Amino acid sequence: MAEQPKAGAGLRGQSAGSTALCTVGKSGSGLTYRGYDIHDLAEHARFEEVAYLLLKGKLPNQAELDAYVTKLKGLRALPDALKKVLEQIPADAHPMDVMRTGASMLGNLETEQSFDEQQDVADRLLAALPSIICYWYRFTHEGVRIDTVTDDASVGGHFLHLLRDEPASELHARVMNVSLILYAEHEFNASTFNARVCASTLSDMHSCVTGAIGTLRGPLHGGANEAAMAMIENWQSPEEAEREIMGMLARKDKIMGFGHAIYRDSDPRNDLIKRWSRKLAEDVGDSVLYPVSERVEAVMWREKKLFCNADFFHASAYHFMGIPTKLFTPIFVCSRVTGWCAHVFEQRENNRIIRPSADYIGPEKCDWLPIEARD
Ligand SMILES: CC(=O)SCCNC(=O)CCNC(=O)[C@H](O)C(C)(C)COP(=O)(O)OP(=O)(O)OC[C@H]1O[C@@H](n2cnc3c(N)ncnc32)[C@H](O)[C@@H]1OP(=O)(O)O
Ligand SMILES: O=C([O-])CC(=O)C(=O)O
Repeated sequence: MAEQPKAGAGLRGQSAGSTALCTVGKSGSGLTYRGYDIHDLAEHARFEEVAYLLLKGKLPNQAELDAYVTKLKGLRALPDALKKVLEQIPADAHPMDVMRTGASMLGNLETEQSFDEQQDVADRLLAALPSIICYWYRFTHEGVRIDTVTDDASVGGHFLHLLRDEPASELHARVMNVSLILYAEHEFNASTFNARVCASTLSDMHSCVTGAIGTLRGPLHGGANEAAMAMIENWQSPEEAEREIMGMLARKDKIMGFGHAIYRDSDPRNDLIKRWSRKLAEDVGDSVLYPVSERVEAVMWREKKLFCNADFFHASAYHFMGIPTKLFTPIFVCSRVTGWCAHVFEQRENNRIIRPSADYIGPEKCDWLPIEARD
């Protein structure tokens, strides 16, 4: 079979629609959400403000933010039927599969009846997804049925509170806030594009989000933070890390957490999360994982001019906060659901079914063979 030409493969470099939500790599290596620079958002914003910006179209004023936080807090409880389903999922299931099932089951119980409900459906998903993953995790790993309603003002604080059964420290809540902001939106990445394709058929929000979760799960996309952790935790020193990375490069292995489909020189989210990873390393007195991560970064740049994407230093940052590796990508979901839903709104606003063409590379016309005549 003829080989696909690489240049256009994966729709790379082709515009597949328009968006007012995000620019990726447009000004230097920049990233903006509705015109706001990611550095400003990570420094000054609360994640809930960013969620409001993406979903409602503007930054909230104080009264709007307060009302939004109160609304989200009121949407954290899970229906009994959903809890029952979560309790059936085995402890060794992948938590991204739990997220996928959770979003889908919520769609059965609280079906979006009309697009007029889309804002409420998005807010409900944003509030409920941390509850879904933590309810399943604590039930299957610790045998407890947790109350998923907390008084934490932030989504990140709420997640950590449910996971550990105690309120998060100020440092951890701050890092979660930054992390959720960094992961919230990224233009036509694979999972968002999946959500938009689904939306373009005029399907419901839960279907769009469920498909997006499945797409984010893969190690070439959101799953890279877990894969990066699985790699770096094997190494006890920067020297060992360098030796191993050199071997992996020689074998042409993919190094998870490096490279990007759009950015060419750097991912602007990396410096931001790396700074917090360093702070957390100091906080826990780490002298292995952070230096190992930095050495991997240096070697990858020296050898291949490949840079860390958003996922690489998220691995050590989450690890230093004591978050189990298999919950890394579900946290990404708890954030990216804002971007996904905002893209679904945008797609619905100006819709045409997404249906590209394909270059046929199969056989020419074949003559029909009766079954007895086939090899
Ligand atoms: C939040 C996110 O989703 S960020 C992305 C998370 N994913 C990862 O970290 C997985 C590792 N990275 C990758 O697989 C890729 O860099 C992707 C999927 C992110 C982007 O893929 P592409 O757009 O196809 O990459 P690109 O065209 O820049 O690749 C150029 C070359 O660099 C190589 N390359 C790219 N990334 C890596 C990597 N992480 N390790 C080793 N080699 C790499 C490619 O194999 C390719 O080599 P080739 O031309 O010999 O085939
Ligand atoms: O944009 C992409 O291709 C992947 C990415 O970084 C993201 O979704 O955050």
